[in-house]
Amino acid sequence: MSQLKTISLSHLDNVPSSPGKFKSDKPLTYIHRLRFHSSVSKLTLWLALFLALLVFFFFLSPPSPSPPPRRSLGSWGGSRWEKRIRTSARVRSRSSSTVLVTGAAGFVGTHVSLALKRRGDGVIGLDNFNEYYDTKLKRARQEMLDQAGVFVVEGDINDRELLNKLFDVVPFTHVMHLAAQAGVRYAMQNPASYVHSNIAGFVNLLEVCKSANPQPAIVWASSSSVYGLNSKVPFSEKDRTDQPASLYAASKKAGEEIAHTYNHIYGLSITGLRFFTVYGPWGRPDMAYFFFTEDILKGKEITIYEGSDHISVARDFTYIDDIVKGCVSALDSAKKSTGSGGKKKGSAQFRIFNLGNTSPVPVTKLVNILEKLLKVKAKKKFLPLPRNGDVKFTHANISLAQRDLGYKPTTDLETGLKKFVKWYIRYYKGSKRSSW
Ligand SMILES: O=C(O)[C@H]1O[C@H](OP(=O)(O)OP(=O)(O)OC[C@H]2O[C@@H](n3ccc(=O)[nH]c3=O)[C@H](O)[C@@H]2O)[C@H](O)[C@@H](O)[C@@H]1O
Repeated sequence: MSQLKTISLSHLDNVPSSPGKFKSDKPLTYIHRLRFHSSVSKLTLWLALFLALLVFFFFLSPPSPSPPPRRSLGSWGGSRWEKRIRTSARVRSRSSSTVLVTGAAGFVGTHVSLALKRRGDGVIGLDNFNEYYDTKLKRARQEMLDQAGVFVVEGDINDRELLNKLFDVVPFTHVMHLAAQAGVRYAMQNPASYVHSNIAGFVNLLEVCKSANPQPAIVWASSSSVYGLNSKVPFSEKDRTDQPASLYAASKKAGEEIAHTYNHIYGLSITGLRFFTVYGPWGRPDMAYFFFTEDILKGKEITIYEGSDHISVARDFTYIDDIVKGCVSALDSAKKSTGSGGKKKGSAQFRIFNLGNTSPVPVTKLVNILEKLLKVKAKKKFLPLPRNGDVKFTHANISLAQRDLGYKPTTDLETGLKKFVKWYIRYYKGSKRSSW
């Protein structure tokens, strides 16, 4: 490099920066030779600079925070792969549904896939196995699904070709869309991952669904976080949802608006479910009840957020089995989409439901229950609720879901956490697994 620079600079020393304005008394041939050498040297210099920049960007620049961390995706296609898809999509009876479950290796996705398979539906899972949290846990869920006869395809909802292929192989009657970048607080660390999965990915999926023949009915996971700074309780579907407190909430709210557009233009039947802090066995290690359990057992300090006047934040914690029942009823009561060939043929169903537990519990109470179940005293630190996207409380009004879905949660927090802790101890005991 330095040699290159010396050579070129020695030539450039005699060359003006703007040749057109230069008047010289030197012979013409000398000038031509000089110009030739000069352009070769300049070219070499630019080439060297370009290479240096390439090296810098590929090897020295810090890793970009987006899109979401993920492993390279498994290959798909081929006759064996298609055969696995067809086997997994096989239904027990004519009245059964054929469902594509996105985010199938996720917490809610796994439970819903199992429930559908158990009752005889054809189920194909799709998951990108990204590294937002422990992929070993996702793989363990995948293994459980595999044993139950559910094939989980490894791929991203942004992959149009893959989605088209899946719809070519299987005429899905329903899509249970649960793939998402979850987590309220992580949105400040990696905002792009929310746009990638919750907005771009959702649009891509809807594009494929709208063109599919037949068009499937779609049920998808929105979130209680769309209520944002709304202070009217309990939260009803009619309440305002235009004050999101986090990018996560904003991305779910955007999803609801996008869903409406596809329903309106293409006749897709779409049902959005606003989940309220879902917890239970095989849960998500990024959620408070999960990492509190781990930290309490390890003797690590936990942080409990407080609102003004030291009032603990509260959540309408909802047990996974209740949520699964709500998802399945939403699927069963979904009317068919009306479009075909990408064209709307008539108005289609559009619904949004709260799926909560209707009894908010302060986080301090959640910790007390965990202490009792784990028989370990937690090391607690109290902090004012940081401006990280969290809201002070959530509380669901579920009368609409009760009326239209027959939804009726039956598990209180203590009972649900007991089941979670039992699972947690069995899953992590004796192994060197860590949830993060
Ligand atoms: O229902 C929802 O809409 C959302 O529920 C959860 O979000 P969140 O309710 O914030 O659940 P956690 O992250 O488990 O937090 C539960 C409570 O613990 C509190 N917390 C969290 C972390 C911590 O260190 N300390 C603490 O007190 C939070 O402020 C919150 O009140 C999920 O993470 C979201 O994906 C989901 O959409």
